[in-house]
Order: sequence, then structure tokens, then C-alpha cells
Amino acid sequence: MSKLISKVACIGGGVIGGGWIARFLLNGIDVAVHDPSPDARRIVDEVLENARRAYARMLMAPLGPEGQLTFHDTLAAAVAGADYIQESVPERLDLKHTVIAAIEAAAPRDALIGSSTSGFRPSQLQEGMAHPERLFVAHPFNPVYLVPLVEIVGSPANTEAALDRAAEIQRETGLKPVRIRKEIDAHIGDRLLEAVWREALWLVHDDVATTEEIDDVIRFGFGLRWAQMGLFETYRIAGGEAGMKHFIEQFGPALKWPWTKLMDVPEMTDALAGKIGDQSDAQSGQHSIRELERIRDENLIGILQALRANDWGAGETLREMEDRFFERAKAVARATETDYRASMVLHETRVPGEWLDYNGHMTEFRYLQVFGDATDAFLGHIGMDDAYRSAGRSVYTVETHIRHLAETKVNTRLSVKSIVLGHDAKRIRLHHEMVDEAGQVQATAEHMLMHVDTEAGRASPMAASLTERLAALSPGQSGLEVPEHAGRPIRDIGWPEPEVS
Ligand SMILES: NC(=O)C1=CN([C@@H]2O[C@H](COP(=O)(O)OP(=O)(O)OC[C@H]3O[C@@H](n4cnc5c(N)ncnc54)[C@H](O)[C@@H]3O)[C@@H](O)[C@H]2O)C=CC1
Ligand SMILES: C[N+](C)(C)CC(=O)CC(=O)[O-]
Repeated sequence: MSKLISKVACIGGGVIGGGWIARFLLNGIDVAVHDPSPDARRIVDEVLENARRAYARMLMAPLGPEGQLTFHDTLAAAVAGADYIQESVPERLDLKHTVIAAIEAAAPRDALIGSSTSGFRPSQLQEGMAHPERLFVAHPFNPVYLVPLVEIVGSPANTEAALDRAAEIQRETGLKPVRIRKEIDAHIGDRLLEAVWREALWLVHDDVATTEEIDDVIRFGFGLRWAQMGLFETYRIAGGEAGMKHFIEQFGPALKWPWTKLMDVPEMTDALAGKIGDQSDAQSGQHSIRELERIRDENLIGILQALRANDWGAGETLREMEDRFFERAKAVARATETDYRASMVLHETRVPGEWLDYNGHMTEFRYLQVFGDATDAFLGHIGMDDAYRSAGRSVYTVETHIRHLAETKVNTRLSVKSIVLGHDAKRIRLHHEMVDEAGQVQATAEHMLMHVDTEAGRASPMAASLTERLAALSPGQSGLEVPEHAGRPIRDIGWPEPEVS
């Protein structure tokens, strides 16, 4: 669900296309894919699986309904009816020209076209187009579903309005669009990365360091700083109290010393390629690429969540995306308000592989996670949002009873129905029922929630707006049936009679 676009076409579903597809789908946007490779569907499915797992771990908001994914044998079928097209075919200018011409011939006239190219300038890609103003560069970073930056690059043929709209579309999918002021080969990110990459290749070539030692210098050192402050802000601090001015006075002259190889590139001989390959195998060969992707994703999630806690940099973008997920959940709830009184299905999710335990079923604490997410969705629905919480009021769960009723398997689509069993000025008694696609009940939970004044650290009466909403949801008013097991404690089974010898 997006205010600006309803259907996206992704042309190319490899490393980057797959990441785009996952980001659009998880943000509720329908995606039509064209990729002639027989492996495309499998690759997209695998990327999507990683992305679902990552979002379930990263976001506090309910994931909400995904967009619909379709694959098409022809490019024309994929772009038909699309209002945004993302091109992610291999980095060859002739191929990009052929694909862009085919998109232009078949796509709706007002659909915008973003290219993932990491190096070509938009004016190079626009050559031969009847309407070059609709194409721009939207250069993402791998993995596209997690790393929020997208570089938006236009040429003189583009209008500011089209580039603004492109940036807004990207923002709606949780990305941080950075508009590049002038087109330039390789934009900004890859310019910087290439400079470091060239230097690193020289360091390996000259036997100064191995691939692992170079990576250690980055990840134990300045890489940590770059993720949260970039280059200029970090160096400003390194200038001490006098800031950037002193930093430049002190370290500026060193730039003229022969420290760097700058534009020289080592000849990529078989010997150098072999050396890099061998060192890389020794460093990381114990992990498959899929394992490395998961390790990378877990680490990125941790970093993004830490930055979100400070509402800083990429964490601010994550928080904004999360707010949109909460809004989406509320919109879904509002749209189904009439029968939602009867069913109150506020939270849906899917069981990823990593939620399983050694019995091959969803592990215990994930049930609580799903019910906890359902409680958050419910609280959002009755009006307990960020604004409410930022006034120093919230809800704490003080008691929970979960009943496990089925063996919940991987990939099961779960939806949670909620019922308010009762409330008073400070407490809400809430019941959740977790069902699979076939309607089979997998588990139920009953929770006692306590409204608190978070600053004083004690129970407090909730706002009248909440109690009014709760009253409207009472079984008496909503017609919902109170489950017969509600309020039941865990059965007392006593102790076996001692054996008489
Ligand atoms: N791999 C990376 O780290 C990044 C790549 N990019 C850019 O993204 C683009 C794609 O790169 P990757 O995804 O890495 O390449 P890739 O090789 O993983 O994927 C390219 C996909 O395009 C498909 N394809 C080939 N011809 C096609 C056609 N005529 N129509 C539709 N699909 C076609 C291929 O079957 C393949 O699945 C390039 O322009 C690259 O510069 C941008 C950011 C990062
Ligand atoms: C290697 N690369 C030039 C394709 C990398 C990028 O374009 C961006 C990234 O994800 O690092």
C-alpha cells in the first residue's frame, strides 16, 4: 500500500533486483517481475525469505499485508499498468539501452523509470529515448531491503518535479533518497568505494596486508565511525575543540604526501586475482554466501536498531519506515472496521525458518513475540500511539497465559484475532487467538495489561479516549463471544501417590 504507487515493475531479479522486489513487496506494493533467467524465481524467493526474516526481527511494527508478486515471461507484460519501473539488468550499456527502449515502448506514458546502474550517467542511459525526462538513476546499496540509501541522479533532461516524485516514491518504501546535484560517472557512493577498493587492491598486491587484515582495519576501526557519522562530521570531531578548521590545518598537508596510489589501478593479472581469491577463501571460505548474507543482515539490523534508539542517521530513516508500518496497520484496521469488531484481526505474520526449534516447530518464545506484536497492533488501534507514549504514558504486560494447541510449521501464515475480555480504569484484559490459513487455531493467549505513568513508574488511569474505545469493543457491544477457556488457570495435576513398598 503506497499513496504514490500501486504497482511496480522490476526488470531484472538478480542480487539487486531481488532486493528491490523484497523492499517493495514488504512495504505492501504489488510487484511484477521480468527476468529471463531460469533461476530468477528461486533467487527472488531466497532474497524474499531473508528480507522477511530481517523485517520481522528489525521492526517493532506489525509487518502488515505484503504486496502481490507476479512473474512475467515478457517485459511488456510486466510493465503493463505499472506506475514505477526499476531496471536492474547487468551493467552493460548496450543491454541497458535495449531494455530501456523496450520499457519505454510498453510502459504507461506517465510511469517513471529508475535505473539501478552503479556507474552510468543518466544522460548515457537516456540516449535514444523518446521521453528521456522519465528516466533517472536510482542507485541502491546491497542488500536493498536493509540499507536505506538510494542515490537519485538526474540529467539536464529531467524535470525537478519528476526527480522530486522519484525521491518521494523511494521515501515511501523506507529509503533515504539523496539527490545528486550533478551527474557524474559512478555517482557519489561508488566514487568513494572505488577509491578505497583501489587502495586495498594495492595493499594486497604489494603484500602490505591480506584481505582479512584490511577488513579488520575497516570493521574494527573507521567502519564503525562511518556507519553513524560519515566522513566530515567524524573529522570535525577529530579536529578537537577548534573543529574542522584545525583538522584541515593539521592533516591537510599530508594529502600531498605520496600516501595513496590514487588513480593508479593494479593490473588485475591472474596472479593478483588468484592471490585475492585465495586470501578471501582463507578468510571467509568456511561460510556459504547465504550464511554470510545472514550474518551481514543480523549485524546490519543490530546497527540500525542501535541507531534507531538514538534517532540518528540511518536509524531515523528506520524509525520513519516503522511509523509508516504502524500507520499501515491502522489503515488496514480502519478499512475493515465493521467486521473487525467481529473478528479484530490486527496482526499477521509468516513463520520464518529460524523460528523453528529442534522439534521442527515454532519455538516457544516466538509465540510470545507474535502475541506481543498483536498486542502492539491492538494498542495502536485503540489510539495508543507514539504521541500518546511520548506524553509519558504506556502499558506494561503484567500477566500472560499461552496455550499451545498445534505444531506450528515453517512458512505458516499466521493471523491473530483479538478480543477485549474486560477493562477498568487502569487495566485491560486481552485475549488473542492465533490461527493458520486454514483457520486452525495454533495457540491462544490471555494477557493482563497495566496502564502506567512511565515517568513515575506506577499504575495510572488511562485517557478517556482509550476507555471509550475499549467500551465499544466489549463483548456486549461487539457481539464477540468470550472463549470458554478465558480465565482458566493451568490445571492442577497434583502429585503421584507415593509408592507403598
Ligand atoms: N551487485 C551490487 O552490489 C550492486 C549492483 N548494482 C547495479 O544493479 C544492476 C544489476 O546488478 P546485479 O543485480 O548485481 O546483477 P545480477 O547479475 O545479479 O542480476 C542481473 C539480472 O538481470 C537479469 N537479466 C539479464 N538480461 C535481462 C533482460 N533483458 N531483461 C530482464 N532481466 C535481465 C539476469 O538474468 C539477472 O538475474 C547493475 O546495473 C549494477 O551496476 C547497484 C548497486 C549494487
Ligand atoms: C560493486 N558495486 C559498484 C556494484 C557496488 C555498488 O554499486 C553499491 C554497493 O552496494 O556497494
